[in-house]
Amino acid sequence: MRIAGAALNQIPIDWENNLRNIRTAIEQAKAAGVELLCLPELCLTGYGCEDLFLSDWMPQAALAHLQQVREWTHGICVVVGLPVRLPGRTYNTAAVLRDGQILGFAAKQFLANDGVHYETRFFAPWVAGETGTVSWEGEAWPLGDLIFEHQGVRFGFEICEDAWRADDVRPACRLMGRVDLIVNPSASHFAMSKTDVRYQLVMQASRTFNCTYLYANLLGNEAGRIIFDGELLVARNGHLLLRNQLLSFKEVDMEWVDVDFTTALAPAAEIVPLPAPDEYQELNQAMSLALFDYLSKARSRGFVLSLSGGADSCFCAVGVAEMVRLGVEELGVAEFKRRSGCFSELKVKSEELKVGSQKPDAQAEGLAFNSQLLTENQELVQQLLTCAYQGTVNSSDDTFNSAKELADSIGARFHDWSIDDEVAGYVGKIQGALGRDLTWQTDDLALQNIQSRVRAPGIWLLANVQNCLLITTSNRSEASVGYCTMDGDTAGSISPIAGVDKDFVKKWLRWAETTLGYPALRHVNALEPTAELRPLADKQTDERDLMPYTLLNRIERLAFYDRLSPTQVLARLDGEETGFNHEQLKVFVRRFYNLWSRNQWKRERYAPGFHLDDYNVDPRSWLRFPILSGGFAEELAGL
Ligand SMILES: Nc1ncnc2c1ncn2[C@@H]1O[C@H](COP(=O)(O)OP(=O)(O)OC[C@H]2O[C@@H]([n+]3cccc(C(=O)O)c3)[C@H](O)[C@@H]2O)[C@@H](O)[C@H]1O
Ligand SMILES: Nc1ncnc2c1ncn2[C@@H]1O[C@H](COP(=O)(O)OP(=O)(O)OP(=O)(O)O)[C@@H](O)[C@H]1O
Ligand SMILES: NC(=O)CC[C@H](N)C(=O)O
Repeated sequence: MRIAGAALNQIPIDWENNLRNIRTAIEQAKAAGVELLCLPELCLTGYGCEDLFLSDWMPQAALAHLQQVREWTHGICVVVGLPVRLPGRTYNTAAVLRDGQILGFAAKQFLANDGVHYETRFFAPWVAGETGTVSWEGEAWPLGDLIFEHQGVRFGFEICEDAWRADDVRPACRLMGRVDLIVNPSASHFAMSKTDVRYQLVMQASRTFNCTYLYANLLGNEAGRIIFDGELLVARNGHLLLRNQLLSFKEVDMEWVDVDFTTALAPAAEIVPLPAPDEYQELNQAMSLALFDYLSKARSRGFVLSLSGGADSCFCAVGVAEMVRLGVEELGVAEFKRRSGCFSELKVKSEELKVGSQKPDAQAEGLAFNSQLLTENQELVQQLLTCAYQGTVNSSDDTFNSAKELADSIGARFHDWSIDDEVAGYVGKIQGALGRDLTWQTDDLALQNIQSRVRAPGIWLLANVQNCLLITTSNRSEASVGYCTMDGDTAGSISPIAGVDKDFVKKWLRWAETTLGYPALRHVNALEPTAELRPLADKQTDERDLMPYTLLNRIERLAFYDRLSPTQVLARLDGEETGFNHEQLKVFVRRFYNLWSRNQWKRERYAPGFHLDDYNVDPRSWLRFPILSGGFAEELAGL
């Protein structure tokens, strides 16, 4: 039998988009002679519909829209994910359709409720072994723990999380011997290296449960934060039959394979491992796709970025350039432009299309010019990314050069202005109101923050004028300790690297300079991270203000990924090669927890960020913590 999976790039309650992709997948499958096609979990509505799953109308609308799919299924068996609501309870189901008929709805038994998933809020788990009925306009179909048959092949279901449970409880253990094929429609979030876990899961399941296993994941940045990699896997008795290219820019990725269910296949002696995932590469692809989808789904015109020439903002600039490179590589220029939705009416004046050649020390405001010819990709970046360096007396030539050279090299529009007048204006007003001078000795943090805040209105204005998303550059390490100015450098509508730690950011930039070929990154790769908010003579660096980033990351992981207490964290660090003694570590642990607790309110106010690593500190996706708390006072005193 020719079986297939299709990864679909869906949008919550965008019926038109979702049905179009479903139809395209079915048509492609039929054209390829596919007999059974699996589409991803909840692909009809989108996985990220949140509390809409609790309404009566939305699951009802899903069932109504499913009726349209029926007519496309003549000559093929298709699995479509959608919510089904019985009085007061919503179930996460996979409908099986064939020849214009609905054969039934398999229901998810184990709900995903960790990390970025909150399914128990929306869905009720289905009880193994039970069945019910779905009724609609005079028709009725079976629902629940069901086995289906197509052309003599018997198949049952695991819906995503069902497969992530122990072998002796998951649905597969009861399907063993009763089915030839297990179908798994999934909505499994991307995280670096996770494909390896998923691959093992599918391969092992096919061997342990003596079956063929067909797995199809969602694709793209569906609803803002979570990214799906569109993984398709088919395995039989521990042998890999199909695995696709992940993180595609396509709206539909349908892949098929032939399985001879009539002949037995001996179980694989061992599961052949995948090559180790390249996390730098994975992150690059995931962020590119996430930015592209966010841009088009938010119906925006491009991005605006306050480019300091430091690590975080340079990462974001390269991220947009890579979005263009990878998108064009896969889709071609015309399709990239069409899908982005950014190129229809906007005609940028030819004058504006030139990029700058200002001298490094020039402080004049406005757009600069450069006579260099741009490549096709640079021209696209030019329309999609506008950067501005907003210097003060505390800014260095090093960061200016870094920002300018990077912006020019990728083709971004680059502006440069000083914010000293605005800072002086605010400081003067407050000095007048208070009747005293503000000084670095008495008002250090306030004088730092005003600079950061004064950068926000101008860059927001530029974003508004151009109908663009304002990128904010916060990273996870900064978010953990609140090392940022609220309404200053946190201002923005999208926060691409908020889920990535600063150490990784620095390593990724070194990789990008050489492997991706961004020589302009040599400047930033030679710089120590600095906020440049204090007078230059002070030689401010992040790590002097805080602690070494590697240590900060380690404490953060132990405290909130491994969920250890402050005492346990300190004990762990004592046993590791940190280069610090017990008393020094105690100071850093205390500092971390103090800053962590004090700054929860800031984490609540970050712009939406992407989930890219195995955890993040965003209270709206991975990690919840009280805004007001005892701040570990007793635990830290006891260290
Ligand atoms: N629970 C709570 N709920 C709501 N608000 C709360 C609060 N606790 C304190 N606050 C308020 O928070 C305010 C202080 O927060 P905020 O004004 O953001 O500033 P704050 O956290 O005091 O200082 C910002 C820190 O970030 C660093 N920074 C800033 C900008 C850029 C960079 C860089 O790396 O480039 C680094 C800077 O060096 C400094 O250490 C106070 O007004 C306080 O009243
Ligand atoms: N001179 C500047 N011009 C434009 N934007 C700036 C400037 N200084 C700071 N910013 C903005 O504030 C953000 C926060 O600064 P931060 O120092 O945390 O990041 P970075 O400068 O990109 O990297 P690093 O911390 O490694 O120097 C920057 O990413 C940038 O968006
Ligand atoms: N949608 C789901 O059930 C996803 C949960 C599963 N643990 C995963 O991360 O892939």
